[in-house]
Amino acid sequence: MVKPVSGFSKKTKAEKIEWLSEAYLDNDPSATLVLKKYWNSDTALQKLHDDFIENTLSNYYLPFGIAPNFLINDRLYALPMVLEESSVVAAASNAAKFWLSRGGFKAEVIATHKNGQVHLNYKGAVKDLTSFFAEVKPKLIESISEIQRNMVKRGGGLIDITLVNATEKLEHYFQLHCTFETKDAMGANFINTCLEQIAHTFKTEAAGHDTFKAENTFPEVVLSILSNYTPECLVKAEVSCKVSELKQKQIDGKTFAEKFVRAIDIAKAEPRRAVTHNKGIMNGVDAVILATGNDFRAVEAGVHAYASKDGQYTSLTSATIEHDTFKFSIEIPLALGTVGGLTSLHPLVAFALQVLQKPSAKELMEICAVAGLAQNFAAVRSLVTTGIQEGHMKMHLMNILNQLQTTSEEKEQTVNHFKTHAVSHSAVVEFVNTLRTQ
Ligand SMILES: CC(C)(COP(=O)([O-])OP(=O)([O-])OC[C@H]1O[C@@H](n2cnc3c(N)ncnc32)[C@H](O)[C@@H]1OP(=O)([O-])[O-])[C@@H](O)C(=O)NCCC(=O)NCCSC(=O)C[C@@](C)(O)CC(=O)[O-]
Ligand SMILES: NC(=O)C1=CN([C@@H]2O[C@H](COP(=O)(O)OP(=O)(O)OC[C@H]3O[C@@H](n4cnc5c(N)ncnc54)[C@H](O)[C@@H]3O)[C@@H](O)[C@H]2O)C=CC1
Repeated sequence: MVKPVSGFSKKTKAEKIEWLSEAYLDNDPSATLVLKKYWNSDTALQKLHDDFIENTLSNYYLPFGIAPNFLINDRLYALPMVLEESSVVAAASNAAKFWLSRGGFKAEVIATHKNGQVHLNYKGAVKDLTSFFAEVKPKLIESISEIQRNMVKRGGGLIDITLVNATEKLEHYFQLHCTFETKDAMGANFINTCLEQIAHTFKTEAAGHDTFKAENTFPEVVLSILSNYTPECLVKAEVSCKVSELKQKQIDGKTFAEKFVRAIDIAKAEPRRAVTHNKGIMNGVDAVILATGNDFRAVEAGVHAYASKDGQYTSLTSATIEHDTFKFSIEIPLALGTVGGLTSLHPLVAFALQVLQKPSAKELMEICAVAGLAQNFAAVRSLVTTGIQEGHMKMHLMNILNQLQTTSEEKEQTVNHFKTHAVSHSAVVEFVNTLRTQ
């Protein structure tokens, strides 16, 4: 039976691997060899990666791909995409190519405010807390002046603090709701540092306040943290064209447009469909988020909360046909950074940002929203015409062939065969087996 380990974090990388091998891998040398295969021969680069997280043993590769031909606000981009799923980059590229000849994508940042809260517990009279807050607010703002000096110089910083009475949600629960502008930074660390200082000043001032002392009831700081729900940090992207321009191989433009709009309306109405529909959108968004070193957990949490903002989880995209014009759009909250975090540390992130022509955070918001819209267009287009499996399995074929450890000759013969046959896992296995018994 494996015993708990103490002081694991203090061990060297080699000692950690040795412990792991003994505890969980039966000292199998081939198991640990795979970790070593993924070490980078450039020791400085390896050290950089080791330091990104804690207890690092190796690197975990994901493919870095490019989807070209994205015309966004009349500028042509090639989108860097990092993810593990086949057919996503092909789908993005396909949608980009389709819209390139139809005016491209229009994207616009609606707002860029982020927020965070100091969460309070207070059992006294509401009017006492309200008047204390009005009195102490200038001191709260003053107390972060040093922290936010440079951010203010850039045109950002704290925008406002309001006291929120949240006792209808939870007994004795109040918040200091703080709004920030963080310019090209995602802002999590900046906001958290500000919030913790605001909380500290609030607590100190409250402890010395006569009203609270007289009642012996003080507001208590429970915790201070930014919110990853950022509905005031919002971006919109859109494509449009004449319905007749949507003509597909076996289906005319009008029929396609109507079926497409119906598919989006179904995702609007039915949460079970909406979740998969939005997963398809996030195929594109997350891939660019990862390539540019942004925090995909933060983005995912915020986007899905936004999809539920009206009380039911729904589609993040909308489609309409008005006067013979098809319009397809997305609106999502995206708190992104093009400075800070990993953005200048990870060489491939720096490379991705260079490919994107060193965008501002606002431009990156527009690019990511477009990646989501394009991905959704490609997926829904397949869903309402050929079905998803035809294109997806065509791209997944190489994964199956690699699983079967096929030779390059077997690969070539199989790819040729499946140009005219439907790909499924069992059909590929059967075909490869036939080749091998010939
Ligand atoms: C897969 C395609 C693109 C094939 O589409 P196709 O029409 O057979 O492609 P094609 O061979 O005619 O090529 C046309 C263009 O597609 C792109 N393309 C085509 N092949 C490649 C490739 N190998 N590598 C890179 N790009 C490729 C590329 O832009 C190419 O232009 P070119 O480069 O030749 O000038 C199409 O069927 C498609 O878009 N399918 C949708 C796939 C998809 O959405 N995958 C996501 C995974 S499924 C999922 O997770 C989400 C989902 C579907 O459940 C969401 C939902 O339910 O809403
Ligand atoms: N709940 C969450 O989402 C949390 C996320 N994080 C992590 O925090 C990191 C992001 O925090 P940040 O504060 O953005 O990063 P950061 O701590 O690296 O700070 C970025 C700094 O860059 C400087 N800067 C230089 N040029 C700037 C410009 N043009 N605009 C704005 N700032 C500029 C500012 O001093 C800014 O504070 C991510 O790695 C994220 O994963 C951390 C805690 C919680």
